[in-house]
Amino acid sequence: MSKLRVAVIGAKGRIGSEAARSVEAADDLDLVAAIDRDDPLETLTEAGTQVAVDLTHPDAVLGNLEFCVGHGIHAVVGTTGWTTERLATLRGWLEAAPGTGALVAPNFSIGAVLTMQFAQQAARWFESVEVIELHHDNKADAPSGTATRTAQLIAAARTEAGRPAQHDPTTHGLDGARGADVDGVPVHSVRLRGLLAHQEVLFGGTGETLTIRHDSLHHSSFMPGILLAVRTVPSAPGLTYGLEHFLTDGPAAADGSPTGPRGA
Ligand SMILES: NC(=O)C1=CN([C@@H]2O[C@H](COP(=O)(O)OP(=O)(O)OC[C@H]3O[C@@H](n4cnc5c(N)ncnc54)[C@H](OP(=O)(O)O)[C@@H]3O)[C@@H](O)[C@H]2O)C=CC1
Ligand SMILES: O=C(O)C1=N[C@H](C(=O)O)C[C@H](O)C1
Repeated sequence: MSKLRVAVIGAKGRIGSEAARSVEAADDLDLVAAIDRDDPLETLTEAGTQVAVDLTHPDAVLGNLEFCVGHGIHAVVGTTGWTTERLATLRGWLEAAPGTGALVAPNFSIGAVLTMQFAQQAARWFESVEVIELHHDNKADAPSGTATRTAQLIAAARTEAGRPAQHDPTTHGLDGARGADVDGVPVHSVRLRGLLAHQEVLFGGTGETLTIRHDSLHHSSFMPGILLAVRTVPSAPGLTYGLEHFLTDGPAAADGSPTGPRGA
């Protein structure tokens, strides 16, 4: 079988460089382009790219995707900064390019995906919930894409369960002390040298609390998810939001890596 022709955009970055190495090391994938800020996007078409992985910056990602989708290149997107409006724009481009797929994943690590699912499951049962995300000191966006998505999922689950808005007794406080409000869920962002990517979801009920914590200790935590997405997106036309949609209940890989429809 011919190898899937893959490009990485943002290939000099923290995660992009690791992704380029992982694609290069995969037997069934061919790294045909590894571009960064000053390289023309035409490099992708000239290289015959079938799937592009975008790991750049919230300011750059939409322009990159307009080019990719416009040229029928499937996209795997880890870059953050997504809003409802931005997702709608991307969906519109994909509708005009039938057969082309894009996966936007707030987080590619299996632990983070499970954290979101567990949080969504717990949300209906607890009166209070707050999210704390902690990242390295070079992160451009706050709250993180993962924390934003986690809070949105929690809020939707609370609404579905008929839970009222959370009680907040604060009448005196400094701006920001209670975090950012994401659909009614307070989200607190810590930026600290030495950290990579971490998140705690704290639930509180009568006489008890529940904490769900996930830690990405190395960029390698994102690689199995990125490779799974690269292998799956050509058979998933349109917009997919969240890696969970590419996971299956098939046999687990020996190292616990997520598996998908192609046994990736
Ligand atoms: N979904 C997930 O699981 C994960 C997502 N991320 C996200 O990925 C993104 C990148 O993170 P990180 O690697 O830490 O960031 P970095 O700043 O280390 O890397 C981004 C790279 O993209 C380059 N770049 C910026 N603009 C463009 C452009 N227009 N075209 C091509 N390259 C460009 C940057 O160049 P320059 O330095 O010159 O600006 C840099 O080399 C962030 O949004 C982050 O949140 C990160 C980890 C996991
Ligand atoms: O910038 C990062 O590092 C990360 N960004 C993503 C996010 O904003 O959620 C995923 C992960 O947290 C690492």
